Amino acid sequence: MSLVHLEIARVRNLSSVRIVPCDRINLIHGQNASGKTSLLEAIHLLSLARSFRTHPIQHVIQRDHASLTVFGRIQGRGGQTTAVGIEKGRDLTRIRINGQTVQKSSALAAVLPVQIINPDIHRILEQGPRYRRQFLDWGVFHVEHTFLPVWQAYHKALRQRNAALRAQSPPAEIRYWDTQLIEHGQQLTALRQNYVAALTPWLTRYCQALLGSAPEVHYQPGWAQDRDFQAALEKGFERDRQQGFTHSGPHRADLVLRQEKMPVQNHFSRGQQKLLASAMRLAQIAQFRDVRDQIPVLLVDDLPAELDPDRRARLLSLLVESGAQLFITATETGLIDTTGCEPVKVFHVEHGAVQEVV
Ligand SMILES: Nc1ncnc2c1ncn2[C@@H]1O[C@H](COP(=O)(O)OP(=O)(O)OP(=O)(O)O)[C@@H](O)[C@H]1O
Repeated sequence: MSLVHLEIARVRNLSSVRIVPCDRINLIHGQNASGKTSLLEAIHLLSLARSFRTHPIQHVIQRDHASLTVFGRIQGRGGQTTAVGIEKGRDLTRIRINGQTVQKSSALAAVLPVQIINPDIHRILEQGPRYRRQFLDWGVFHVEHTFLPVWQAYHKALRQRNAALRAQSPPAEIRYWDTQLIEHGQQLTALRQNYVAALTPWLTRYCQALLGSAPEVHYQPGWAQDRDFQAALEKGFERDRQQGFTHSGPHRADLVLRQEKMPVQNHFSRGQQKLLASAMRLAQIAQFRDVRDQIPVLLVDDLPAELDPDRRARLLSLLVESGAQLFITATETGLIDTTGCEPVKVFHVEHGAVQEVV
């Protein structure tokens, strides 16, 4: 799928932008602080109703304004288009799809799946398991329609159990929530494990191409491997009661990547981490394409950062080969060689104004 029309209002320094991207490669260039990342941020908002940079939306809304808006037209397989729009303010999220107001932001993600590779991408590896769970859950959400209700039911049961633990409720009341936690937790675990199994061959292929070798991939379900979830909850019951929260479960799961028996984050350079994390994104896109017969939009912020010319070229050729509609930013177009990668559109950004270069 591709974004064939984009309008942005009041997103950081982008006061009013209207562009018609092409369905393959869109190069966005401009000096530092011109507004390139803000343009990608606006597309991300249209998909996930949140920024990839900062959590409080007030930082993203243009100073002295109360809300921002992003509107897009998405073309799917077969040429049909969907109009999506989002308005966000401090206490406001208004989403419209084909003229209808929708309540849930997950509806946006279903219409416009977006992936991002940016200079922070090494966080997937370097920082806590939360980032790797988010990575997995993006993929499972898009390829397995049962995922969202299961995820929501699990987290509801978890919230109730944690509230009962904090309130020092009687054990029988806490155990009441265990039944639901176990049922939905096992379903969530199975969905994620199946997803990791499907993703791993793609990840191996992209790691080989970008790094020359592939890490071992292992899904850690969020409790000790020598027992099942029920036994883990039972074993941790007293500790959970003492500390007022649930220590075991899919909310503590992790995706462990090891090379030569060591977690990759312990010995990979920044550039290697960027390549590995990019391989993870490319694997997700390939697996998505396999299952859905569609391709997400891929945002690549500051492609050249951390990469030498050879690795930059290798990554670019895999990004192009993925078939995704690409939005790639760089300070100079000369850093990105798109020879032979037609069609390409180039946009120049200056002080928040975006012009197509013809
Ligand atoms: N809420 C806001 N309102 C207005 N302007 C903002 C706001 N937040 C950030 N800015 C400004 O928006 C400009 C664009 O920032 P952006 O990060 O998009 O630039 P960029 O082109 O990606 O730069 P770089 O190449 O340095 O990464 C910056 O000058 C920044 O100070």
